[in-house]
Amino acid sequence: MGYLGINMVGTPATPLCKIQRTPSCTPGGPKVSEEKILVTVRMRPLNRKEQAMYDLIAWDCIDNQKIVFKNPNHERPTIPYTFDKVFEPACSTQKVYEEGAKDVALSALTGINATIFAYGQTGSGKTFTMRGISENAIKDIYEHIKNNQERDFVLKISALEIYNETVVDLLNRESSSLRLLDDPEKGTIVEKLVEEVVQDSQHLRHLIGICEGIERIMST
Ligand SMILES: Nc1ncnc2c1ncn2[C@@H]1O[C@H](COP(=O)(O)OP(=O)(O)OP(=O)(O)O)[C@@H](O)[C@H]1O
Repeated sequence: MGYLGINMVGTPATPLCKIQRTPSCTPGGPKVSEEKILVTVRMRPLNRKEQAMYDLIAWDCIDNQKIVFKNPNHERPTIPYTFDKVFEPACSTQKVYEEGAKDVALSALTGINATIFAYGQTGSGKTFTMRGISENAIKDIYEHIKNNQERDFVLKISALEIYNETVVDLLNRESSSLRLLDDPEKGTIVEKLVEEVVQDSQHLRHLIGICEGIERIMST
């Protein structure tokens, strides 16, 4: 299992936006009517190797909110799991972004602290999806900045990887493992984490590339 995420810290100028959540949510049922968390599932298509082995997709997408485990043995009843949105294997990353991440990404520009993260087992598609989401978010954020020239925006980036309980600064891999500290005002912080001021969209892509390169080197 792993996580891949983007945190965006907005200036605290406007009230928090709340995302409406569907009345029935996995697994607790209709407990929450309004939430700030949107949970979506993206199903990955079978890759060539899986197709060659005649693997089958184990989950059925009943509608755009429910998935159910295909149970050929009928040993247990099939229980549908409900999410805010389910994206089928054929769904494009563009659609996943538009319907599952765009509002959250752009909310950072109106003063809201926003986080988008992917969670799933190895090979489930976290990197694939998050790359597409980052690229779309960069385009939209810079489009917004272009259309709002009367305002000043300062973008900063920091990136870290937690692997085997070691915190690594992906923008400064020479540094030793970083410490997590509790700050009375900011909450949990990562000591000495590098924060780069971003000049433009190309610079941002370049910095993300550095982080990804380091990530690849570390996992080989
Ligand atoms: N929606 C998709 N459509 C087509 N190919 C996909 C999709 N999602 C993932 N893949 C492909 O599946 C493979 C595994 O995806 P990816 O590397 O994103 O997984 P991961 O969850 O980040 O894995 P790990 O945790 O091991 O880093 C890659 O070759 C990727 O291109």
